[in-house]
Amino acid sequence: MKATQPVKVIGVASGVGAQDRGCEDGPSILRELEVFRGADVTAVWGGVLRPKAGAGSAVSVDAELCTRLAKQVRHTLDEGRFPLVVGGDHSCAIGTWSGVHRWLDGRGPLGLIWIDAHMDSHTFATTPSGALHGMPLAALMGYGEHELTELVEHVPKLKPEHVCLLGVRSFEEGEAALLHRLGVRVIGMQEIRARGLAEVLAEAMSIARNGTAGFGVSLDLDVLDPAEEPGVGSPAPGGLHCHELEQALHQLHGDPALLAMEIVEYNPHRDRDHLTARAAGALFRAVL
Ligand SMILES: NC(=[NH2+])NCCC[C@H](N)C(=O)O
Repeated sequence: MKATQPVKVIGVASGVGAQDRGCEDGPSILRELEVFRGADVTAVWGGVLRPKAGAGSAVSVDAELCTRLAKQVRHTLDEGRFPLVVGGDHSCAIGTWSGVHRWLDGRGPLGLIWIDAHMDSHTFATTPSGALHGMPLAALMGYGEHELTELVEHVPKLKPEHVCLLGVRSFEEGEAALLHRLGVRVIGMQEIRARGLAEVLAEAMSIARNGTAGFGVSLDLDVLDPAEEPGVGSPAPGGLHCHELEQALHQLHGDPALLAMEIVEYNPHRDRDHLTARAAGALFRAVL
């Protein structure tokens, strides 16, 4: 985003893709607490999207919701504003990045840094839970249900060589095998501890920028340590400290190649003293 670019927040009040649906109440609490208000950025809330009841299977409900989200994201970029998508469960990523891809309109590939405790790279052939928030990254690369892989445009939205995962520590065999087969770079917690967060984030940025027309950041709050930030639906012990991630994310500050950001999986019902809500705000401000 450019230094003076106005930010528009798009809420996605949905837990249809999660096992614990409490994250559907995330956007309203984050909005109420005004966590995205900062000294030099004014994040204006646009709409808050909700799933339509009775639209069929979870896949169909999610696909319809993500289609609306993609339109809003594209429209926001058309207006010259920076989209901050606030979940809701992580399956909204299919909508966010399909919208950015559509906006790019063939100007070049899209890069993505996926900051998450999980890989979210299952399909129905490998998922242990059936939950759609365990599948968005696979769908964006063209694997999974075609309602999701063919959202907005009938092409994969991401090429594996432009994707980097950061913070991974909880995954299953099937999704790990897919990422391995595709050659996607996965940076787990062990490697982060060995090399330092600043260095691995710099690597992730170079993967996401190399040969692309721009890139995005998809931030799942469960990458943080749940002992410190408990407000997420799929906690995985051994995560990042908020302040270290905040510091590292300063590398992205004012980067004109950064096209959009999403912050997902805030579950207010599991939070303590708004710790996780405030972390979401701090991480947003670090980037913008
Ligand atoms: N976005 C998330 N919180 N994903 C958690 C996924 C957990 C597990 N791998 C599953 O597929 O069920």
